[in-house]
This record gives sequence, structure tokens and C-alpha cells, in this order.
Amino acid sequence: MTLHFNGVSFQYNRKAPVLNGLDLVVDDPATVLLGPNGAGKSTLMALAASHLSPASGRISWRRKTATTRRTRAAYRRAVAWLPQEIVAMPRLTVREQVAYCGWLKGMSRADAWDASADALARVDLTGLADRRSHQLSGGQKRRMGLAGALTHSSELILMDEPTAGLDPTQRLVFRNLLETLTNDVYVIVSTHQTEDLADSYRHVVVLDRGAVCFQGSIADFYSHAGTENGGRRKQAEAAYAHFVRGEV
Ligand SMILES: Nc1ncnc2c1ncn2[C@@H]1O[C@H](COP(=O)(O)OP(=O)(O)OP(=O)(O)O)[C@@H](O)[C@H]1O
Repeated sequence: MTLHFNGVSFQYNRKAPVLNGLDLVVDDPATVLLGPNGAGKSTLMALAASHLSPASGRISWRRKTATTRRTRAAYRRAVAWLPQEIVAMPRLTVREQVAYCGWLKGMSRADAWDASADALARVDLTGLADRRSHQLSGGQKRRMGLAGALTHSSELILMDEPTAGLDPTQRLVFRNLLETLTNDVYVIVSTHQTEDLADSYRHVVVLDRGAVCFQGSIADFYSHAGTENGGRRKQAEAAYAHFVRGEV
């Protein structure tokens, strides 16, 4: 039940490597990925989603890889991805765009259409289902992207900053959704929001300059805070500061 990165290296164009021989094993259904701006979190997520291909090394989910066209289709059915930027398709309604995500993953049009209603309900977006997708606000677009990732039944969902731009009510909706999701599927969430880590996740990975500088349970992470005072939020901030050196 694991996501494996074995010796994975990646660089954009001819720039310096973002990941250089990264080894990482994630086998907890509720994992959060932390790290400063530019650490390589989005790159790691896009590689795990097979949207980017490593220059060297191997990535697998439950022994599936995405190295050929055929294996990539099966891999992408198993692994859903919510990227940081959600692109609205101007001629589609919100529900059509969500259903389209299911169809891209191999669902029939009818099944994808049916599943899209449930996915929209789970992100509290049913009321906007018939609106043109490009007319949504930033936070609404993010929720539409999340609904797209929920439409087909995947085994692992990678979410890149899913709560960025969400109002407090929608963050709560997301937190509740996460709780139910992690009973059935594996979820890896990249975020900068550390205040409620313990409510939503069991496992923490901290990435800094393309390298894993911490991996362990939530309790283990908090134990590096160096203080018992200040509540969970301050402890998470202190533990985070213990591991990272800052923006790249
Ligand atoms: N399309 C791109 N072309 C060239 N370099 C890129 C591209 N995308 C990211 N980078 C670089 O790769 C490095 C890692 O970026 P990445 O977006 O993975 O970091 P991140 O940890 O997700 O950051 P943030 O928290 O700001 O989202 C950074 O140095 C960034 O400038």
C-alpha cells in the first residue's frame, strides 16, 4: 500500500536539479507534505501523479509504474491529482468539467456524469453545478478541482495546497471530507497551513531543498517543537522551524 520514490532526480529545462536521487516511501493514508516555498513539493506531487517524468530513478504506487503509455493510463486511474493551478474550461459548466475529469480517467460518459453530482456535493458545490466553470472564484475553482479528483474511484489522491484560498467554512468542509476520505483511500496533502495538522493527518513529511529532512508520525513531529507551551499551532510552527532552512 505504498508510494515509492527510488533515487528520483528531476530538473526543469537545464536548471539545477529540484530533486537529486530522492528516496521516499509513504505508506500512511493521511500524510501531509510540508516545506518552504521552492522546496520541491509541487514537483514531487506532479512526479507522483505522472504529470512529470523523472530524469532518473523510479516512482511506483502499489508496484504500478507509469513508464509506458499503457501503464500510465492504469497508473493514472489509481492515482488522482489536484494540481495547484486549476484551469477552468471556458465552454463547460462546473458539472461538465468535473464529469470530464472522470471521463479522462476511463469512465463512461454516463458514469462520469452520475459520479460528478456526488463529487460536487462532497465539496459543497452542488449549487454552482450549472455555472460556467470560468466564472468561479479562486476558492470555488479549487473545490471544483477537488471534485474532479474525487469523481473516479482512485486509490491515492495527491492534493497540492487544496485549502489555499478557502474561507473558514470551506476549510471545515474540507477537513470533514478528508476525515471520511482517509477511511477509504490514501491521501497526500501539500500545505503551508500547520495550525490543524493533528486534526487531519497521521504522518508528516518535510521537504527542504529537494531532500526529505523529516518523516514520521504527527507525535514525533511535535516532539521536535522544543516546548510544551503555546498550543498545537505554536508547536507545529516550532517543529517546522527546527527542520527547514527557508525559501530556496
Ligand atoms: N515550470 C518550471 N520551470 C522552471 N523551474 C520551475 C518550474 N516550476 C518550479 N520550478 C522551480 O523548481 C523549484 C521547486 O518548485 P516547486 O513548485 O516544486 O516548489 P514548492 O515546494 O511546491 O513551492 P511552493 O510552496 O511555493 O508552492 C523552485 O526552485 C522553482 O523555482
